Amino acid sequence: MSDGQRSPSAGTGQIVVSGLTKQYNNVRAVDDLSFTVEPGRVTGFLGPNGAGKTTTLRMLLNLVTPTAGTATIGGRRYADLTDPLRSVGAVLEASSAHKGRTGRNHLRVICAAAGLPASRADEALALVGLTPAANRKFKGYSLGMKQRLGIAAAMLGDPRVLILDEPANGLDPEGIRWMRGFLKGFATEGRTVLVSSHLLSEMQLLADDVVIIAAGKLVRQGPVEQVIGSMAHGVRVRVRTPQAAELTAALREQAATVDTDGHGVLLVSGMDAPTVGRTALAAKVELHELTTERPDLEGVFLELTAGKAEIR
Ligand SMILES: Nc1ncnc2c1ncn2[C@@H]1O[C@H](COP(=O)(O)OP(=O)(O)OP(=O)(O)O)[C@@H](O)[C@H]1O
Repeated sequence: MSDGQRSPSAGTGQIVVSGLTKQYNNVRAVDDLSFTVEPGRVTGFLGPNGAGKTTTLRMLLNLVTPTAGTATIGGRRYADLTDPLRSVGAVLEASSAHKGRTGRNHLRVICAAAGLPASRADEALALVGLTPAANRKFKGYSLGMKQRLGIAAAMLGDPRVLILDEPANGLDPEGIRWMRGFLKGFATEGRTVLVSSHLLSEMQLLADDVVIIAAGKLVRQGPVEQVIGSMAHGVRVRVRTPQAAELTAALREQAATVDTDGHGVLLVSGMDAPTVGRTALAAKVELHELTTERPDLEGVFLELTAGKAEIR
């Protein structure tokens, strides 16, 4: 389907979540959550178990009714989209299908129900690399193939927006690599990808932007690099020396901040590694290690969500 034929009902494909809240009896699963997701980018939706990711995605897709707030796709609530299947593709859990049905027939049944041409089934199978397994029965599919079939089903309507809940769950490294390439390619076409995960290392490779939540609340949103860079300690230089006291004094004289891990390692902020090395040389201090440490998403995530990951 060309871009011109694609349903305009998802507008630009921008997702806006505003004041979204879901109260289940005594659990506030999602708590006054606001964030935006831009087209043309992969946005990782991150949070510890029970943070409220699935509930948020289900509200976005009109599967759960919010207690308060709104979630819109291209300016409209999902329920108000004129042609939701052609606008938004969703993969909420590993695809389930009639066990005795082939992958192709599974997709054809969905096409028929959604008023889409049956030819889309083969196109979608090709998109996810499942053409060779088109005539195999679903019960013989591996978990990775089931995930691909779920994505194929989401792609049937050639949507502008793709929403996936933990799509990498249970995938082997090859499957994860494939998924990464597929989602990045989708975003490169100017479409919107919102993908939830607790696999932080994977998100660092996949996402352009991240939305981090904990206990139902927004913790941080922004481009991955910016979120990592905004951490309190930022970049640090790690130094190991048998003359820790002399070096600490020399570095502090030059306004660097020096912490120690208590095991002969100094952690220096506010000064880059070459300057630390030069300062050590000038002070005739012997160095055994000099490394620049950049916090990664994993460290940022743990720091940002510390203490908020309790089971609710
Ligand atoms: N239907 C429900 N009834 C009652 N509580 C619910 C319901 N659905 C979710 N919750 C609770 O809301 C909170 C958020 O759950 P949710 O599944 O949205 O989190 P999540 O971030 O997707 O977690 P996970 O990664 O473990 O799936 C949890 O405490 C969960 O127990």
